[in-house]
Amino acid sequence: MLVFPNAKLNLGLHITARRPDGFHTLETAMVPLPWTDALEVLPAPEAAETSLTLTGRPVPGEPATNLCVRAYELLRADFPQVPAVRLHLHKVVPIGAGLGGGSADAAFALRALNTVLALNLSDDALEAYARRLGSDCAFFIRNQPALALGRGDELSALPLPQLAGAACKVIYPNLHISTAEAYAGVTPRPPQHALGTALAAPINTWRDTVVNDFEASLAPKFPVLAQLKEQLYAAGAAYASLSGSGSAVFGLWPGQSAPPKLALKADYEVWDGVL
Ligand SMILES: C[C@@](CO)(OP(=O)(O)O)[C@H](O)COP(=O)(O)OP(=O)(O)OC[C@H]1O[C@@H](n2ccc(N)nc2=O)[C@H](O)[C@@H]1O
Ligand SMILES: Nc1ncnc2c1ncn2[C@@H]1O[C@H](COP(=O)(O)OP(=O)(O)O)[C@@H](O)[C@H]1O
Repeated sequence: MLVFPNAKLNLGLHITARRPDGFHTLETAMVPLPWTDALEVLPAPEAAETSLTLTGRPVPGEPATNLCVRAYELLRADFPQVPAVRLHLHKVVPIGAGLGGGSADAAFALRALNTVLALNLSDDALEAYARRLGSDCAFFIRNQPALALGRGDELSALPLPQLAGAACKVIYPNLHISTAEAYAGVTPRPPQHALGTALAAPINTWRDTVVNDFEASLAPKFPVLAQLKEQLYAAGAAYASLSGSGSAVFGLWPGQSAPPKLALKADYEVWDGVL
C-alpha cells in the first residue's frame, strides 16, 4: 500500500502553561499542507523481519527509532500475531521545520498498517496510538483542519472555508530548529485573542490577531524568520507566519491561483501551491 503523508501548518499558536511532566499546554489551529512524503507498506516476504529502507532527504537516527518503525512496534505490542512488514519511506518534507513531517509519517504508517494488517481499528483508536508517538501525531489520523488543545492532541474539527483554495508559499530557510529547544525558550502566557474567534474573521485581519508565540522567542537567535515574514507581506500576502516551532515560514494569498515568485537564497526550499 502506498500513502503520501502530508505536512501541516499552524495558524496561531498560544503556549499557555508548562505542565508538571515538562510538556506545555497550547492552543493552535492545524491545517493539512499538501507537501508530502511517500510511504510504502507491504507484507514482508516469508521468514523476513520487519525492515525500513529510506530514500530522499536524509532522516537522522537509526531505522529502529524512525517513527514509521515505532508505529509498527506499537501495534505489534498489542497484536503480537501480526506478520512482519517491509516499509519504504521516501522523505521529502523538511525536518525540524515545524511542518510535522515526522508526525505525519507516524500517523500515516498507523493508518496504512491498520489496512494492510486488517486490524479494523477505528479513527479514535488510531488517534490513541498516534498520541503515544508524539503530540502532533493524532492530528494526521483524521487529517482535517482542527483546533488543538492540551498537549496538541485534543482535537476538534475547525472548518476554515475562507482558507479553501488560497494560494500558499512555504519557505524553509535551511535551518533545523529542535521542537524541545524552541519550547524551552518560551514563557507561557494567557492568549490576547481567542484563536477560534480570530480565525473566523477574514484572513486579512489575522495579521493583527493571530499570533504564534514561538516567533518572539526565536527572533533574537534567528533574525531570518522575521525577515522572511516581512518579505511575504511585502509580496502582498494577506497573512504570514512561522509554522509551529519553525523554521518554515508561510504566506497566504486568498483568491489567487498561485503565490508570487520571490527572490530567495539558493539553499532555501520553497513549496508553492494551493490549500
Ligand atoms: C510545536 C508543534 C506545534 O504543532 O509542532 P512542530 O513545530 O514540532 O511541528 C508541536 O507542539 C510539537 O509536537 P511534536 O513534534 O509531536 O512534539 P513531541 O514529539 O510530542 O515532543 C517533542 C518535545 O517538544 C516539547 N513539547 C511538545 C509538545 C508540547 N505540547 N509541549 C512540549 O513542551 C517537549 O519538550 C517534548 O519533549
Ligand atoms: N519519519 C521521520 N521523518 C522525520 N523525522 C523523523 C522521522 N522519524 C523520526 N524522526 C525524528 O523526529 C524529529 C522531528 O521531525 P519532524 O516532525 O519532521 O519536525 P517538526 O517537529 O519540526 O515538525 C526529527 O529530528 C527526527 O529525528
